[in-house]
Amino acid sequence: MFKIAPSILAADFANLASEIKAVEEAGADWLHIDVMDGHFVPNLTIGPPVVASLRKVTGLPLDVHLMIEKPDNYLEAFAQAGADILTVHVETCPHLYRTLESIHKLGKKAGVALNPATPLSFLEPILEEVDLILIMSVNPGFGGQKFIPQALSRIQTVREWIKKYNLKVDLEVDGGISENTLSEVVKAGANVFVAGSAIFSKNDYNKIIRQFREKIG
Ligand SMILES: O=C(CO)[C@H](O)[C@H](O)COP(=O)(O)O
Ligand SMILES: [Fe+2]
Repeated sequence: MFKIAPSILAADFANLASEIKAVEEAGADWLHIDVMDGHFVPNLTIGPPVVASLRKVTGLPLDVHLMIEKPDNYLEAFAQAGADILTVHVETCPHLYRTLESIHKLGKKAGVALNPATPLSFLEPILEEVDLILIMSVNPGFGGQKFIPQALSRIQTVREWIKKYNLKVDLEVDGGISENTLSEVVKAGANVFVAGSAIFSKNDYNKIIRQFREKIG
């Protein structure tokens, strides 16, 4: 049930294949891929061709976090590239039901992400339609930012909804997750932990992923 998802945003982009092999061998469960467009967030990263290349070098589920405006225009390209989970931001989706339906029609798992200041009530109408809820614990756009502690009560609330309505939904947290903040987000009820700088800044990926597992308990 618990998944560790290294974010390749903090990996060495000149050696992505070997970086991914290394975290895979160290026990990563998913690979988190941050797609940024320079509009929704003030940064640019990668697109479908890179995802297609990564698909060839790993069997890990590819967890694609779309921090882009008009995500509907790109769902098919990311699905064809080999993404397994496509997560859109509610802030970018005026027709969220339609977007989630499109993702499911492409045969992919559908995730919904919320920025730290977006009301959780946006989730209520679509709780039955999602496979994953992503609570951002930093403002999206960059790796290496400080964990926003207000995310904890938001995770708790969503975990309560998941229990109350008996939903089969992964609850993911992303931003500032490290060996120091992990215990708190586990306690709050998250079950998928994205970590970029906390993993890729270390020399020994086995050791840090083992430390994560110990904290998860
Ligand atoms: O979506 C993201 C940023 O928008 C990244 O997944 C996140 O920043 C991971 O990096 P770190 O663990 O270093 O905070
Ligand atoms: Fe992310």
